Amino acid sequence: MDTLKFTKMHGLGNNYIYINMFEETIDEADLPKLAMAVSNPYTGIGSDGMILICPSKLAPVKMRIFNNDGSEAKNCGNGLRCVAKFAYENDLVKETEFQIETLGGFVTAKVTTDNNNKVSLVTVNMGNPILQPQQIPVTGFNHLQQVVNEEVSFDDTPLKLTAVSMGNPHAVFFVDNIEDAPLHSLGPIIEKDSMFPDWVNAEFVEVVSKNEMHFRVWERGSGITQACGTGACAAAVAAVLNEKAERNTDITVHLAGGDLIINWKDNGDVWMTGPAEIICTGEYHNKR
Ligand SMILES: N[C@@H](CCC[C@H](N)C(=O)O)C(=O)O
Repeated sequence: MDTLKFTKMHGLGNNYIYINMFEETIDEADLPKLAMAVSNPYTGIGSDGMILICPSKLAPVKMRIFNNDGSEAKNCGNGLRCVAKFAYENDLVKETEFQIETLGGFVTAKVTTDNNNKVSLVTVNMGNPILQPQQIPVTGFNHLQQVVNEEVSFDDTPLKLTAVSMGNPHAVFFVDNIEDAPLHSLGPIIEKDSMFPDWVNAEFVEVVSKNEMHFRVWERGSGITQACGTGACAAAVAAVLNEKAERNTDITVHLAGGDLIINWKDNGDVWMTGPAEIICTGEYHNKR
């Protein structure tokens, strides 16, 4: 048995076990099993997954994200804000604006600090959304440039799909009332539908006005979570594509765990602003 130092952090309730890979060593082959083990609420620490804060050759820090089923994703919005806070407060970076490498590319994070030099808010330039169906990926729409408000059906329930990738795939559905969204019943069915070869994060969105929306998510590999940063970005992009919101405008997204501000700029970049919090630190006793 060996021990691993960890920090449990959350962004609006979307919580992960963070491991500082500047100090720890874990065999690559053990990572999926370890993510499942630490995430287990009964025999582990309990979380939506595991995030590694790694050295990078091209940026001060690199993020790797594993869902609680052990699958690895290319991006995580709430994770990026927590990684930025961790990196700044643990002197992995000196500046308040720096790059983070992800499997989906590089993003820029800007931290806002309080009087004690602790990070209170993080803004991340999440880059351009990917809208081509083959690149998301979503099948059955190769004749289209974008999948916007397309009729689909899951378990005989008709829905209108807008598909967006923020490095990871999202299926966005607009509903009249967020309380009635079929999150529990259709979330797991949409996630693994054959239309999505890499599976998908499923999001239901109620638009309140051009700059406010309610949002609920069934995450690929983790199920229902309190928040999904990349999902909130995808929802804002989907709202603009459906003419329910506008570019270059702050959109407040109300997630189950709190609010994010998303802005899809005219130059194509999507900006996300929100909090990042430390829950606890400790040592995990790793049984191989
Ligand atoms: N919670 C995240 C996204 C985590 C990865 C996702 N479940 C996937 O598999 O794509 C976020 O805040 O973006």
